[in-house]
Amino acid sequence: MSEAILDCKGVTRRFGGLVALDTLDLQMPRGAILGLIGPNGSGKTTFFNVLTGIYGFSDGAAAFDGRDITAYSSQEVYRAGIARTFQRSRMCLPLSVFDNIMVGNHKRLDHGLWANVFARKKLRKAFEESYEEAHELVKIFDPPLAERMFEPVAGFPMIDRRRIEICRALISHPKLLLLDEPSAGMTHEETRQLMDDILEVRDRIKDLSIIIIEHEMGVIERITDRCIVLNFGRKIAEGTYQDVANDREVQEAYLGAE
Ligand SMILES: Nc1ncnc2c1ncn2[C@@H]1O[C@H](COP(=O)(O)OP(=O)(O)OP(=O)(O)O)[C@@H](O)[C@H]1O
Repeated sequence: MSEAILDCKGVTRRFGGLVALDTLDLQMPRGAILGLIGPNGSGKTTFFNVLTGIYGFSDGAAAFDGRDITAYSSQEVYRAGIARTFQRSRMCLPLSVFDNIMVGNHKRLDHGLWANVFARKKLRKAFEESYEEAHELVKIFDPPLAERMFEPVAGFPMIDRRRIEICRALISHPKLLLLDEPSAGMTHEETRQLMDDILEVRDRIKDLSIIIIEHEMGVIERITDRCIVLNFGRKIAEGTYQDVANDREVQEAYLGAE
């Protein structure tokens, strides 16, 4: 791990009188897996939405890979190298695995009229390369799934849909991957398998940094290097899983201790 890939200072988001995210400082080393945890409504998804340009910053700033991204739109954030998944699965179910992954690849395909009408050979080559890449990505997760690239996503179980969503994010070659509760809607065993996959992805893709929002503490303990705990939009603890799990304020806020 080397210098910070992400450096957030005082990030705040208000919705009317509600402070959903309150002066959050967050520094993340390149190549790390950071867990973002906290009770329901503590501001975790709001942080992802602010960072990815869905909501503006009410206050504070974020630097990503040395660039100030505070005022970036979602498209600019994506182009800068941050990709995400969503808490609720967002797949186009009638479309194939490959088509769903290609939705995440638009910054690397030429959508211009010239390319589509006249430069067909070049376009075909770009598609073939994209197919190879998508196929290799899916193979990291599950080799049998990679042999079903042209089947509609509707026929696959939740774990495969999650895998496809993560591949859709990874196809754009992000430097930072944001995972919003990837275990949602899955069984314990599926969650364990998906976490194996995520660790495999981190080993294979050099310097990929990951922030994961997760309610399953077993997942956080197993895959994160560090954690940040939010409560009512404020950071109440930061450290390794063991550090934060032993923190009195965290136990009271999150784990329900007296
Ligand atoms: N667009 C919005 N308009 C108004 N309030 C919002 C909006 N988005 C989020 N909030 C509020 O901000 C607070 C933080 O919500 P957020 O979704 O970030 O929490 P969370 O920690 O991700 O929760 P969960 O674990 O349940 O997903 C909540 O009180 C929520 O109701």
